Amino acid sequence: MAVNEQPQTTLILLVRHGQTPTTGQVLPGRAPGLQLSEHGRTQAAKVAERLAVLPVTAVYASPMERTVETATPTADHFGLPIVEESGLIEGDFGDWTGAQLADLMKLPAWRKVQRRPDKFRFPHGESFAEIQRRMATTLSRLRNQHPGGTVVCFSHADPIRIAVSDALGAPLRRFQRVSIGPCSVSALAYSVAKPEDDPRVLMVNSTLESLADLRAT
Ligand SMILES: O=C(O)[C@H](O)COP(=O)(O)O
Repeated sequence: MAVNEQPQTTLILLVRHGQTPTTGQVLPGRAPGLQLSEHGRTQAAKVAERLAVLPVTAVYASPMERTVETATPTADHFGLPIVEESGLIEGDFGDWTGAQLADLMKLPAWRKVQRRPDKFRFPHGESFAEIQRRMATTLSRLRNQHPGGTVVCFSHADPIRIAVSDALGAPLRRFQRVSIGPCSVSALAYSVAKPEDDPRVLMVNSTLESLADLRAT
């Protein structure tokens, strides 16, 4: 590619935050104050190393401690600011915020989460359909703001699962078939010339060592 020539795709990388002390035990939602565990901080440093091979042009993060903390080594590496983006925030889990997963799994409502997430709203909180709409709106706006760019978005498990399954064309009802682990990378490529086109899914939940080939896809 010649110097100054714009890439034909806008690359959006969705990175989940690193591990926290309660990963897999608690549904933290938007409760404030949750930071990364030591292992999570190591994961954040490693993901920055992985991303270093790409020409990253912007770094966005959900405005929560665990996502901003995860984004920091990447933003520092590229000398870019972390732009806090509320569209990438974790779901509002309402009354379930901060609950132990083991307790939630005993509730009859938990079965509804598994069977019909497309119809589920967290008590006094957000629905998965709302998460789907705001992720779609946010990614579409970022894609339009950064044509040809390589944009890294640090977000959360469910918003990324939903955005990826949406990009794959799967119905919301099936989004839980996508797994998104701590500090995993998923990548969507959008055509610059055809803004009406759906993204191509280049990578899902990746823990590969090198991302160098993404631009060649
Ligand atoms: O933010 C998320 O991805 C989920 O809320 C889970 O967070 P946790 O890994 O801290 O449990």
